Amino acid sequence: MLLTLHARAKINLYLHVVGKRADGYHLLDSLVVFADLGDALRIAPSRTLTLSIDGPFGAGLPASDDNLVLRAARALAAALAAKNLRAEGAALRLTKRLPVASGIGGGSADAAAALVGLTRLWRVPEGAVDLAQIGLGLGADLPVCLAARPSFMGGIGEILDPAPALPNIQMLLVNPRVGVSTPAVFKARRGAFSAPGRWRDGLGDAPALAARLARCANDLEAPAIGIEPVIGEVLTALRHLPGNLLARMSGSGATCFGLFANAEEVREAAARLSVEHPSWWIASAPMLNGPAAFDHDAPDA
Ligand SMILES: C[C@@](CO)(OP(=O)(O)O)[C@H](O)COP(=O)(O)OP(=O)(O)OC[C@H]1O[C@@H](n2ccc(N)nc2=O)[C@H](O)[C@@H]1O
Ligand SMILES: Nc1ncnc2c1ncn2[C@@H]1O[C@H](COP(=O)(O)OP(=O)(O)O)[C@@H](O)[C@H]1O
Repeated sequence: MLLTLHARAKINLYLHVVGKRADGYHLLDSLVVFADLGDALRIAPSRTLTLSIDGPFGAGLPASDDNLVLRAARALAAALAAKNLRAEGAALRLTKRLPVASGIGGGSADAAAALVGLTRLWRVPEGAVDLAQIGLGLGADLPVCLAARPSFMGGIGEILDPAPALPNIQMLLVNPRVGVSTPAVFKARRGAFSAPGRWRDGLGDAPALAARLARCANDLEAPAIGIEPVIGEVLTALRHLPGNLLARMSGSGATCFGLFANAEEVREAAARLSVEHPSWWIASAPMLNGPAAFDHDAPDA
């Protein structure tokens, strides 16, 4: 059996830091969605566990033991062993298309894809292990990447509520090719905690979503700009593009997103920005306003 799974970019449409736990982790309120682009994880049977990496951002990411894909595989194997269930090996191949350490959860999405794919390859009985629990041990973004659908995220990332209906909308993702450390950004945050920004009703169209999001913020934007001022330049450039409805940073940065009402506008915006800033990573994709399937039901061999 050969499986191919999508590990899609996670976008925090807004992110409020609403408190802090005694262990230093921050309590968040965030609307998380997925863009229809991301990494690919191929999984083939093998006696041993191996990982190889290719793709445009593959060179910057070692296939070492601390890679989240291998950590996820080992965490799943350990959870199975604790239940006297056997884990076999697997040959994993990651095609890295998302910039690393960039606020769009690439590593978390890869790890989620590994957990989902390996439970299938190893024929783990339904409900035998709690993937969200295993995932949370690997990172606060893992549970939402496993849920893979638009969600309000609470706690440190483990409390998920389905988002109300969201409209069709196009996203332009821009990274100035700087990596930002998540702990450093949280540490640099100053000031009072925010109130939650979530709402209940569905939003009918792209301008309505942008207007609703404009009443929220990403509380990590200012500290991230303090660390990497180029993020401020990215936001200004996005805001000047014709048709841009909203520009904001995702997660702890440095990737920012612009929202656009239709595919033609976002294509033109991407083309214009690539001319103005040829060194930036620029990608456009529709936001997925429903489940973002890993496609693991469709083995391709
Ligand atoms: C900020 C967010 C928003 O979705 O996204 P990214 O910027 O990573 O994409 C996430 O909360 C990041 O999740 P993740 O990248 O999995 O973080 P983890 O590995 O669990 O934590 C890295 C470090 O970030 C800080 N951290 C993380 C999550 C959280 N709720 N509070 C924190 O204070 C802690 O210092 C922690 O040691
Ligand atoms: N498969 C992976 N893809 C991306 N980053 C990984 C992976 N495995 C480990 N990492 C490490 O995890 C950290 C977070 O990466 P990533 O998930 O891409 O960013 P973010 O948490 O900012 O959204 C980085 O420091 C990176 O080196």
